[in-house]
Amino acid sequence: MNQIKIFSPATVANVSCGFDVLGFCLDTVGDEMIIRKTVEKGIKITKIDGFDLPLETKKNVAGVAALAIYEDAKPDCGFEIEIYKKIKPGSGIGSSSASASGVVFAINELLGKPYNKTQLSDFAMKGEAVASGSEHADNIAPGIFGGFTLVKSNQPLKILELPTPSNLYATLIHPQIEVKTAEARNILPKNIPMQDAITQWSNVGSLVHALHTNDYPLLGEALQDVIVEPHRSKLIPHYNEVKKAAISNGALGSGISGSGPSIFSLSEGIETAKKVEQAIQEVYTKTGIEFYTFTSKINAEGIKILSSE
Ligand SMILES: Nc1ncnc2c1ncn2[C@@H]1O[C@H](COP(=O)(O)OP(=O)(O)O)[C@@H](O)[C@H]1O
Ligand SMILES: N[C@@H](CCOP(=O)(O)O)C(=O)O
Repeated sequence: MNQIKIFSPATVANVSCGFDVLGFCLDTVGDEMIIRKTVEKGIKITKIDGFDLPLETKKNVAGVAALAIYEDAKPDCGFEIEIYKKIKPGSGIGSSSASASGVVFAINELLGKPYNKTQLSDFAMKGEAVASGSEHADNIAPGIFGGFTLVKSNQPLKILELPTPSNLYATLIHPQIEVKTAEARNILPKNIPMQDAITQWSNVGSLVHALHTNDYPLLGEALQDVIVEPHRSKLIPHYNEVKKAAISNGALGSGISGSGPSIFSLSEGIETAKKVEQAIQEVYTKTGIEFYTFTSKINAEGIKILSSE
């Protein structure tokens, strides 16, 4: 195989209570990438379509992640990368992570799959760190493994695959403002009160249990965030109104997607998810702020191969 084209999906990190550890994979939105072997050694980004991002290898998360796997594998060839970017950078649905995960997945395929998914996540994290200023795998893991994932530890990297309830749908609204992950991390407190920590870890445990037992009401109860949301929600216009509209129209719960400004809601069944989408659109239409919404099933597969030659 000399060339591969892949779909690298958008992802929702944190899932309310699981800052830096929980995430899930979306299906309807994602970037496409073409990666091909070259005789000339090294990593080159030859095209970025859609958004104005650096072509320079060491400034682009895709380039840095590609270098991480390339320097470890030491293959007898180089790689060039084309990125067809559909996920707006700074949207909170893992734009940078999709590039980092996609490229390492593709290079691994072109090399004959020498690495497992955890090793690929480790390489991709090196790229993600360029965008957010810190290594976190909560977007990377759901992209590479698919479904819901929990990052048990960063060093050594250990990722747990959680079950994906088949009738669970995510509705996203992306207000057209940019929140840089690095900045949204800087506004967070360094210490948290013990009572908040207790509430948060009880919710993480409940959420994991709910996924294992298909307990939708418990999943809804667990979608609470008493640590990060109070700080970051201030960066998102009409955040509380969106949440209220989603929940009063049947959503199990809502929260900030990644570092925002996107807001996610989870619903049981596509009909409810579509009703939630409409209610959220009504809230935002009145604000005059540009936005887009979409509803997606949870993508249990993760990154997909579109073609290869
Ligand atoms: N291939 C890439 N895709 C997306 N963002 C990139 C890429 N390479 C570098 N970046 C930088 O990463 C930042 C966006 O990342 P981040 O703030 O984490 O947004 P997101 O939440 O959408 O991942 C921007 O400053 C962007 O210039
Ligand atoms: N855990 C990170 C996740 C950032 O996600 P992104 O989609 O906004 O890049 C954080 O919350 O900082």
